[in-house]
Amino acid sequence: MGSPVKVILLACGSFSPITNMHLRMFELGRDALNKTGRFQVVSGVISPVSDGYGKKDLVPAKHRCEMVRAALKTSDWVKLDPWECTLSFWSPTAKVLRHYQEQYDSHSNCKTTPSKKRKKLSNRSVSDVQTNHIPSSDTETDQSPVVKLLCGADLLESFAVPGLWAQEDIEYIVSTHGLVVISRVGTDPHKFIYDSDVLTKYKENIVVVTEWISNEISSTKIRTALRRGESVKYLLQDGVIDYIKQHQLYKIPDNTISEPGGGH
Ligand SMILES: Nc1ncnc2c1ncn2[C@@H]1O[C@H](COP(=O)(O)OP(=O)(O)OP(=O)(O)O)[C@@H](O)[C@H]1O
Ligand SMILES: O=C(O)c1ccc[n+]([C@@H]2O[C@H](COP(=O)([O-])O)[C@@H](O)[C@H]2O)c1
Repeated sequence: MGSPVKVILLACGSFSPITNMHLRMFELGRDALNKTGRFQVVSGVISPVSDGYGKKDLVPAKHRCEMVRAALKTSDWVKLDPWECTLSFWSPTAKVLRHYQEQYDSHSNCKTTPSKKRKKLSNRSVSDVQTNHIPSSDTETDQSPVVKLLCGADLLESFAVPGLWAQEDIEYIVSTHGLVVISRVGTDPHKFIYDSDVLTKYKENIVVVTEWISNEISSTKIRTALRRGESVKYLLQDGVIDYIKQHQLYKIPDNTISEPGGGH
């Protein structure tokens, strides 16, 4: 077998706030890829979504980035990249992946043919890319890392939500980058892949990791607990809890609390 393909794991999401499960995703993803012997994870990147995504309870990017920074104090290989969330508009994940791939390709000193080939591919418009495969490990020696999307199985299953993802973006993501999917309670990623023609076509580029110590830490549940004044210790990093307290995030704004006699 040739040298393992270098991989950067990229997680996209709201991170409102970043939880311990987001951090654990990286550990699970790195272990699983490295154990295949085909890949070597060299770093992890968290890319919080732009405020332009407009999702409910998305606190401003400035706060989400600071919380990610606080959480990553305990990690020596995962980093925040604020590029996506400093944009004023939302960018589809395919474009985000392509942006990071171009960054790593251009920073790479190596000028091997496969790297040039991928650069050419990533210069095409997302919708032009139909059948690009990640080069096999035999040709990957000294190549710049491949950016793979690290996500929970709920994000994978959101591919089937009508009108949410462009079909050409799904094909681009899975064919050119690849996915590392962490199982999540209530999801069935293997069946989801089987049911999808495009995911089945590129299933070699999808690594499904089963989280046997299943838990349902979600940012939604954390926000609910915070709103109700309940403890979130051991679900978030202490530095993240301190930041939330200091900036009074995820509280019901005073003016939405009903006054006696009605009103809002
Ligand atoms: N408990 C979990 N198990 C597996 N994957 C998770 C878990 N929590 C979050 N993720 C994954 O982390 C990534 C970023 O997630 P995101 O910031 O949207 O968190 P979330 O908890 O799903 O958020 P929200 O509850 O606000 O929708 C997504 O790919 C999501 O699937
Ligand atoms: O690229 C797309 O078409 C697309 C459609 C829906 C969601 N996403 C991304 O998926 C992530 C989902 O985050 P969340 O918090 O809504 O679960 C976030 O980074 C979005 O930009 C991306």
